[in-house]
Amino acid sequence: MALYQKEVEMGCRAVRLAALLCQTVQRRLLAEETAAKSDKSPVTVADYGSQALVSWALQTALPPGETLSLVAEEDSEDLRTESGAAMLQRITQLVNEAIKAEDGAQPAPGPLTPEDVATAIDRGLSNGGPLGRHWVLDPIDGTKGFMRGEQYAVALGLLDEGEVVLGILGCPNLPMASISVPGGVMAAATSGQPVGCLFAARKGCGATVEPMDCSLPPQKVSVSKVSDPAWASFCESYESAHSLQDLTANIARVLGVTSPPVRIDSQAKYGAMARGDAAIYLRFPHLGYREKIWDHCAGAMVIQEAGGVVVDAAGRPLDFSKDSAARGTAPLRKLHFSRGSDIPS
Ligand SMILES: Nc1ncnc2c1ncn2[C@@H]1O[C@H](COP(=O)(O)O)[C@@H](OP(=O)(O)O)[C@H]1O
Ligand SMILES: [Mg+2]
Repeated sequence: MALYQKEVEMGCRAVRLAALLCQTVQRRLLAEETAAKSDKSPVTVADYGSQALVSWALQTALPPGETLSLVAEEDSEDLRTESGAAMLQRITQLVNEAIKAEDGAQPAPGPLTPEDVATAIDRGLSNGGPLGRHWVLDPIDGTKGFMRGEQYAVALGLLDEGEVVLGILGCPNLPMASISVPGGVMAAATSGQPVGCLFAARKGCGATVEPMDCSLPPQKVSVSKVSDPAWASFCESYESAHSLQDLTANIARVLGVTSPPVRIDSQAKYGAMARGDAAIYLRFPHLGYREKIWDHCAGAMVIQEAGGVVVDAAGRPLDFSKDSAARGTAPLRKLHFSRGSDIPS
């Protein structure tokens, strides 16, 4: 079997399962009264549930005795408190529903218990680092987009000896049709093509996209061929708090970019760019913000394998290999790029 082929299959299945849970929660969230939408708990439930499912699916696909190393955003500490118990029950129910919806069967030897779910979430506590294999997960990237009913991504990468070798992006609300059309996402979503994309990239093997609902086979993607910035469009974060939009507007002006920015949430931007919907992605966080590896690992791999380049503001490649403990940064869960590859503010 080709290198990392099994891992791509494991990862795609895990991401699809997690996306199923996220879609269920988002549908219910959007059906609720506006007053309830300021409540962040649905996205919290979906975040935990997504992480539990990815962790469970990856661990069960490994040979017996092999332990998963997962670097992920969440941990179960709050869920193990008295006040978190009801939420853990809810997450457990959603996790079991998603597993059952996948193939109509409950996992053997039976539905997962709250303890199983909390344990699965805590497999995400790995420190990563330059040695061995580590999966890297953002269970819901773009939580603000998720809350608005817009773009978000389940983003899963795999590091092997410090190098990113796989990137998988589940983008349940991204249309298969290009969003670089008048009317953007809305127009693309009503074009008749499916909505929901799964991007997968394997080191040295290119990147593909397929509908989340498996209604079409995977097809190769490649980044925009535009070389004259005057014809390029650029994308950036929807949230102005996440990137200096005045600065990006100036850069675009200097480059001669004439079209308005494509603003969408999450690593769905990387997916859209990988198939050429936009040629440039500019991201300059405000002073003091430090990027986390799970916010770029999968997306950067998808871009790289689609023929693009992802660098920090100084033009250096991103380094996903630093062990958070080794760097001595506190708190432990705040895992960053190495200093040398930080995206400067
Ligand atoms: N002040 C800030 N500056 C830059 N990025 C931020 C930020 N606050 C949150 N983010 C990151 O931006 C991600 C969303 O990306 P985007 O801006 O492209 O939609 C968030 O992912 P989560 O939603 O997983 O927390 C979070 O990691
Ligand atoms: Mg994120």
